[in-house]
Amino acid sequence: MHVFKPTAVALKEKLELFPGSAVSPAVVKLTFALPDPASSLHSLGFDLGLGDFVRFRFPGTRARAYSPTSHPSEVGSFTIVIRVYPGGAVSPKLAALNLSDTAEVTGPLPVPWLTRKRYHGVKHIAAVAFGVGITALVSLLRSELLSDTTETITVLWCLRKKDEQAIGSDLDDYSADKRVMFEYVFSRETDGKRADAELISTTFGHLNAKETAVVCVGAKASERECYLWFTSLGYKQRLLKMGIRFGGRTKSPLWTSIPK
Ligand SMILES: Cc1cc2nc3c(=O)[nH]c(=O)nc-3n(C[C@H](O)[C@H](O)[C@H](O)COP(=O)(O)OP(=O)(O)OC[C@H]3O[C@@H](n4cnc5c(N)ncnc54)[C@H](O)[C@@H]3O)c2cc1C
Repeated sequence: MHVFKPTAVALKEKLELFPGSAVSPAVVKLTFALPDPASSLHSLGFDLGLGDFVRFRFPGTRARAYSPTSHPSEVGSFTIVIRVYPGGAVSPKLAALNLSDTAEVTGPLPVPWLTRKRYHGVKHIAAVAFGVGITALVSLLRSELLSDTTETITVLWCLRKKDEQAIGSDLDDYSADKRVMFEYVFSRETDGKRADAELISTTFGHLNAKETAVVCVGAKASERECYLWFTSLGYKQRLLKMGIRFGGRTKSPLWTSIPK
């Protein structure tokens, strides 16, 4: 893979994490070989702890963004987890790839001179993931757990049905880490609940808003609405903010944890 240049990468492994159901499309995990087997996303300049992502396209399609879930130091390959939207331009094509087939990828994005800035010094992280948006949290949580200022991370994962938890079956397991607490809400179960300001208040009410940074990941509209709920409850700090780079790019705890 060449930094910023469209590069063909070959599919190396494919695993179905969720077969799909009447209410939710399937989710697959795809691992691609990097053209230089000695390279890694880290060596290519991806700071996944700042939310850097890749963009895939096929001939005639638009490019779509995906958040790698593999560790950035993994040598020779990287992994994405995708929801396969029937009728979608890119996700069905990615899911239909056979081993050794190629797809065109670019990255790292956002470009480093339009970087995301990490909020420093907070003690607690309040995170909300909608559906497959959990992929964007994988590297962020990995990174924040390496920060010596992070005391707790509370995650609310919003799904339609309980069986969708299988999406997370191959992602990092935080069950042994006392700093991390996961809560779930299922909108299409019989007692179905949706995320709203009240649920946000209940789930994150134990945190001091002044010491907490917030991150919401999912479809744009859900993210926007969720940040508004947090703001109305007095949470002002976002974990990551877009900004223009002045001087050196501040690296994430995940980046600095990887030996040179
Ligand atoms: C920074 C970033 C990181 C992302 N990371 C991931 C990731 O790791 N894994 C992943 O699966 N996706 C991720 N996405 C979303 C991804 O970029 C595409 O939007 C998604 O794969 C749909 O693209 P498509 O071309 O298949 O469908 P499109 O052609 O864009 O859409 C076709 C139809 O699919 C349906 N659809 C599309 N998106 C959604 C949605 N979010 N919710 C409900 N229905 C929808 C709609 O009916 C839509 O009309 C990320 C997006 C961003 C911005």
